[in-house]
Amino acid sequence: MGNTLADKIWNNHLVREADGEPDVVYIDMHLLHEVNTPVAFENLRTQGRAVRRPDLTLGTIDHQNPTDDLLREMTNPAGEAQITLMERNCREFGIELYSLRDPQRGIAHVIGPELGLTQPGMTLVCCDSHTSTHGAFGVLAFGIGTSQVEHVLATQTLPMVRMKNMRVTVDGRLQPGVTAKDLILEIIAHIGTSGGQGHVIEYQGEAVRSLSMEGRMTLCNMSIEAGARAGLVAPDEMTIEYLRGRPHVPSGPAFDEEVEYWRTFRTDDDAVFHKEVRINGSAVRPRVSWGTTPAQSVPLGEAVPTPNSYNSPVAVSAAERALQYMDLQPGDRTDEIMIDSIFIGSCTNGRIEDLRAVADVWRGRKVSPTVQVYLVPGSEAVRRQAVEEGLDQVFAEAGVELRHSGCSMCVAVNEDRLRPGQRSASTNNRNFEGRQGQGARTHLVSPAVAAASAVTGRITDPINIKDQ
Ligand SMILES: CC(C)[C@H](C(=O)O)[C@@H](O)C(=O)O
Ligand code: SF4
Repeated sequence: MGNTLADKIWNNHLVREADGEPDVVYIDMHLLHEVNTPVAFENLRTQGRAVRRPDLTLGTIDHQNPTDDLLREMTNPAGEAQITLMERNCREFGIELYSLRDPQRGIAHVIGPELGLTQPGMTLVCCDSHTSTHGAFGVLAFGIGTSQVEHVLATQTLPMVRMKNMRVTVDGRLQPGVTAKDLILEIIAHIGTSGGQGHVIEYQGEAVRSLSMEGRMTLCNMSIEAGARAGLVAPDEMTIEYLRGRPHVPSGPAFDEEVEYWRTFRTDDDAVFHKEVRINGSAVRPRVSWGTTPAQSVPLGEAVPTPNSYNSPVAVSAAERALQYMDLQPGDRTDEIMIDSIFIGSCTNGRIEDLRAVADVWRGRKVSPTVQVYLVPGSEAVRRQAVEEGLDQVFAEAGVELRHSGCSMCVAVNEDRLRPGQRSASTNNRNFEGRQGQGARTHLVSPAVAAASAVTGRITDPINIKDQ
């Protein structure tokens, strides 16, 4: 019997395997951010231990930084303290850090791929659940907690129970105007927020192959919202072309050698998965979440469902509670929901392709004066690229400022947050109660839908915006 891509990577990184014990796997790349790392460093310090491979470790600041002006005083003392501590920890342990004003700074899951740190066949970890994003490159990438961060810092290895394999095959092609974000919302609605539990999900099929690298990252990013440990797409020509010439990717004949190695990372035809799901890609439509989990979404334009349409009592009461929090009624049309805020950004949808999609909708249009818009690139490099392409002009003419990079309003641990009762169409990945600010309401959408909604003031499919 053949092997899955995930098992091939795992087997390649086995340091120790013993009956009744977790495997010990080698970690090729370790990304760090300012949240979730202080205790790990503190423990190393107390034990007098060094970081084993600082050269395979990279830090960035993403969660706590302001996004309007990187030079101003911060108004978030807890966040500022975390940033200062991260600077001290990285300096003391010899780890490169892209701090507040560094031009290479950005969200960990955005800068890894753009710097070419994320390469097929690797294992990659970060103290963050959305580390699954890197799986788009055929990398076994997963989030770890603080004590695991400490273990990896000290040993460059991790004791782990092998993940189970799940395959999601998406047949056909996505229709024009339908994005990777809509596809992953559909998949999560289909399998539920724990449908992938304990598994690594490998995405296959024509619709996945025809996604850009950015789209594949969006898909793998939200695997975690389906309960999975990681997401994966096998590397192909598109992966190779994306990585060619990136700062940490070898060039010349060494590149060709790498490529040959990368190509070995695919699931064998006779490999068997623990779980299989098939989705018809051509039937997917732009989607919008109406509730407080990423699984509670419908095609945009359809009605908010009635709680009784769910078949388990738990799901019925979850839907009831979600409707109450979201201040919606069953039967409300999702394309008539008025919003007063838009957030475009995050490690789900803060890449250049996402900003281009937004500019395409806004070109020649203005954002509604009743709507507040946060447009936040995933990295400073994405921001520079947007400026180089003149997208900032399009944004300015629409009435929107292009901010600096960071997690921003995705998570509201920083200075960017919604006020209680505000309702936002957002491109991030989580819509839990209070996610974007206490009492704030989040509707998960694609960048194109967020952009169109900014113009009309209600949740809008860009296809319909032309009629207004
Ligand atoms: C703060 C961080 C640890 C957290 C995560 O692990 O995902 C955050 O990035 C999030 O998206 O909720
Ligand atoms: S952008 Fe959001 S989801 Fe991504 S790492 Fe930051 S807080 Fe987490």
